[in-house]
Amino acid sequence: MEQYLLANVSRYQSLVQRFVPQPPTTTENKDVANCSNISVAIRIRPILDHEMVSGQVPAIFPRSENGVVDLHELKRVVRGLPTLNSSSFRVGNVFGADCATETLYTNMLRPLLPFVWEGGIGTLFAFGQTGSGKTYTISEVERLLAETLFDGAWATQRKLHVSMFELAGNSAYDLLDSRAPFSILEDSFGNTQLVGAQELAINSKSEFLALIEKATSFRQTAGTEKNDGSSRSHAICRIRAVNISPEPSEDGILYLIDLAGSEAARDLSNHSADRMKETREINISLSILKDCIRGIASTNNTPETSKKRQKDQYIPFRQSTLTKVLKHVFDPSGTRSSTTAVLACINPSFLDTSASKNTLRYAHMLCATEVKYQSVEHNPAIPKTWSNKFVRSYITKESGSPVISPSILAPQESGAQLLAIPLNKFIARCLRTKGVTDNQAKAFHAKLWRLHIDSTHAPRSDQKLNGDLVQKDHTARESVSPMTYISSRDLMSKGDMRTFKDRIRPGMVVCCNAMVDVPWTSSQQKLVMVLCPQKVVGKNMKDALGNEINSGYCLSQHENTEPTGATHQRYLCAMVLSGGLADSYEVSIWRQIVVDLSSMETEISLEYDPATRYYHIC
Ligand SMILES: Nc1ncnc2c1ncn2[C@@H]1O[C@H](COP(=O)(O)OP(=O)(O)OP(=O)(O)O)[C@@H](O)[C@H]1O
Repeated sequence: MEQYLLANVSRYQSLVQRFVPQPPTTTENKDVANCSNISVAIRIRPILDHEMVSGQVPAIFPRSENGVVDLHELKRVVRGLPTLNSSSFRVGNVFGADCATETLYTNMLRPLLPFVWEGGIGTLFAFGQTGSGKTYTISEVERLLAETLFDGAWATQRKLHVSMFELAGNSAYDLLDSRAPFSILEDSFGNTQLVGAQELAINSKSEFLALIEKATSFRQTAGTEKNDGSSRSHAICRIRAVNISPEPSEDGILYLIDLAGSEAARDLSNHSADRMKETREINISLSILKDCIRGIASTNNTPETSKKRQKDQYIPFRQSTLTKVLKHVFDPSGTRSSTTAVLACINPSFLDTSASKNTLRYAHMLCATEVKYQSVEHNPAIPKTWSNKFVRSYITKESGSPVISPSILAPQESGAQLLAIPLNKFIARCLRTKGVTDNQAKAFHAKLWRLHIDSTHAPRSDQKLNGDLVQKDHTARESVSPMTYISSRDLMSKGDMRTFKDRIRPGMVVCCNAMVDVPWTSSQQKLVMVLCPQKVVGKNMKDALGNEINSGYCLSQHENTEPTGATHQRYLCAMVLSGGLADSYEVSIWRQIVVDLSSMETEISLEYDPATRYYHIC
């Protein structure tokens, strides 16, 4: 096709010259001006010298009316001369080939700073085909950001910490620590945490620039058909703006994300097996990102009349490490407000129109999208919603005798901030009140954390479960159809303070210790789902290892008695095995084993993901 296009370049150019722009259609004319927390722009890079030499010409043209671009493709016809196929797209902003990165920075990133400085999460991510200018743009933006932060007053208002890492497949590597691997996990507040990644304080522009340079030198690159120095991973720069003012507010977070470029199948012909695998992984994570974009866009575009469908809209952000990092953008049940600037990078060449059209489609889809986050309302049972005033009264009432001084332990902290204080610092603050012992301080810390963990398990009275209101009282809650439960923790009784061993029930998922000697597919965690007590299993039934489950079967004659020789409480369980995706599990209901209660260590909450049909630990 490339040869055909290059052979018909003069016809293509004359058709483009004759093109008469039509007013945008209704969908193209979607009101993008009112986008609130997601803004979308495209950047068309210039035609590069070597492209010009090979006869390539531009195929994407911004109109004078800001936000609209026309894309022209040459259409091969069976008989006669090729014709022109034109499409128009409207997005929030268009930065053309002659537009400097400074303009893009001023329009896209600069407006995120005040929001981040107030404790929000700001994100700029660049996506697009390989060689379309993502790395070029993001690295320029990082340099401009370094200037803004340290030449102005920004760095004096918050203390800045930076992490830089890359995601390759579902693995994360620290670019500030020689590509050391680390984990990306979700904490009890639902926030994404980089566990094991370096986070360095930055105090000057030169320090920040040196870290950017260091990270760039570790980044994985390779030559592709379209780009000699193509990034073969997603690179993320995360700046945490720590609150140093007495006003209680969360730390702000700014993400700058340079996604790896998608490569078309035809560009893979010269790759080795390893490179093919790497490209496949990049394409999988980008396709999950697109599913999330589609999910979030359709949530917004659902008519008012289909509110129920809107609530049930599934956004698969847990399916890849990339979308887990971007959880704050895609999780509608999230409580932290976030603002996202999406930059679609476009290669202007008429040889790349199909990839460019695809990029423009997703950019257009995200326009006028607004993610509505759940508001955080005060709830006495949920410590992370407490104001400093409530925290102080809680300390006064619940810290024991002598009362720990609230003005020493939490002079200005909200509930979420108090929970975030490390244990040793928490105890040191408590010990500054006369008469308080180490044990009292530890017990008070444990009490606060127990309340916090319980609050993340038991649904709030106002919390919605699959669109149905969870009733305040237990009886009403039980009336919710069992089919609406998708998480094993939904079945926990609210306020049940017994240990899990005292409330073993069918369907409960537990983690077992090493004493359970069964060949597991995942060596990390031995999970089982409880089915029933061993003693109720009938005669001649065998477990997964071929052993008889209940050799002392006697239920019909002596109901409620222990089988002969049984000295422990034992349960027949189904093995929970690791699934095909990262952090996913499946219940292998036919692979059954008997587990002694003493081998069970903790209860685990599993959440069912209807799209992948796997479970995830929640
Ligand atoms: N706005 C621009 N002005 C001038 N040159 C540009 C511009 N954008 C990109 N380029 C050049 O285009 C080439 C490809 O850019 P870049 O490496 O940023 O692409 P990419 O989208 O990050 O590719 P990949 O996904 O393969 O990493 C580079 O040589 C870069 O210098």
